[in-house]
Amino acid sequence: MFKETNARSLFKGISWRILATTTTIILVYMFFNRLDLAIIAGIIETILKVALYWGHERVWHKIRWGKKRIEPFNLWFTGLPLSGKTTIADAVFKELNKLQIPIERLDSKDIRDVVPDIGFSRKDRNIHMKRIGHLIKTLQNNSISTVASFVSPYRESRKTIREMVKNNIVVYIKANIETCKKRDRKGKYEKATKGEYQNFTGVNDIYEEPQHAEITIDTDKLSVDEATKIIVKYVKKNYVK
Ligand SMILES: Nc1ncnc2c1ncn2[C@@H]1O[C@H](COP(=O)(O)OS(=O)(=O)O)[C@@H](OP(=O)(O)O)[C@H]1O
Ligand SMILES: Nc1ncnc2c1ncn2[C@@H]1O[C@H](COP(=O)(O)OP(=O)(O)O)[C@@H](O)[C@H]1O
Repeated sequence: MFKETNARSLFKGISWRILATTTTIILVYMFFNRLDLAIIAGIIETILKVALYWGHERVWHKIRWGKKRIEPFNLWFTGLPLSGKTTIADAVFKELNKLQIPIERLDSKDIRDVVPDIGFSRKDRNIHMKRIGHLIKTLQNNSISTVASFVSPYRESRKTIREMVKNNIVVYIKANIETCKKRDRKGKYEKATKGEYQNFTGVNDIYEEPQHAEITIDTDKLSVDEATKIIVKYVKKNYVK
């Protein structure tokens, strides 16, 4: 969100006056064929109208009527590890940023870094979701939209998010588990299979598929670009008109 500063209003006034006053001087000269009259008219007009323009701007700045508060939304990406949540959410965020709306990106890897004392048990994940819900709610109170990507495997925690935040758009990033394993360059699935990770979603913990997702992206069929276009189109149609 931007605030029009006094200086900006003043400079806009001056640039407009140069344009408008030149027009006045030319017109007065054309009608009266007198350069002295044309210049005097131009000077008086400049002084008077710069002041009036500045005042007019500042008065309108204070009037709330006709100003619409930007309605924040939350894009909630859920899916198996390595399904493509981060990749697609990053691309969507990049596109939405171009719309000049206040927007923040929240990804599991960044959030877990700042709240490291949370594990992957059902109880811990549910606590984690509540904290994230609270964070999104706080951002929304300041008109800031969010692009959030978390495995969020349980229906109850996604329900918590939906109840806590406004305009929640669940984006289910769907991928076959074999596809996820193929995309897993860090070998997380392999480690989980060997028992190095407990409660790893898709291996030794469940993923409850969303039943009411606003958008479902099948990454076995759609490219990152195609997925991004679908999601951005949905947001533009429903929230950024
Ligand atoms: N049990 C276990 N042990 C170690 N690491 C694990 C475990 N479960 C998940 N992961 C990895 O952590 C990422 C999931 O974190 P999230 O915060 O998105 O999970 S949750 O939403 O709280 O359920 C997720 O990363 P992404 O690949 O970005 O999805 C997993 O790779
Ligand atoms: N259609 C697709 N959609 C999303 N990611 C894809 C797709 N095809 C291949 N990938 C790759 O799969 C990997 C997914 O990793 P990432 O986005 O970190 O997943 P997640 O955040 O769900 O763990 C990335 O390397 C990405 O380039």
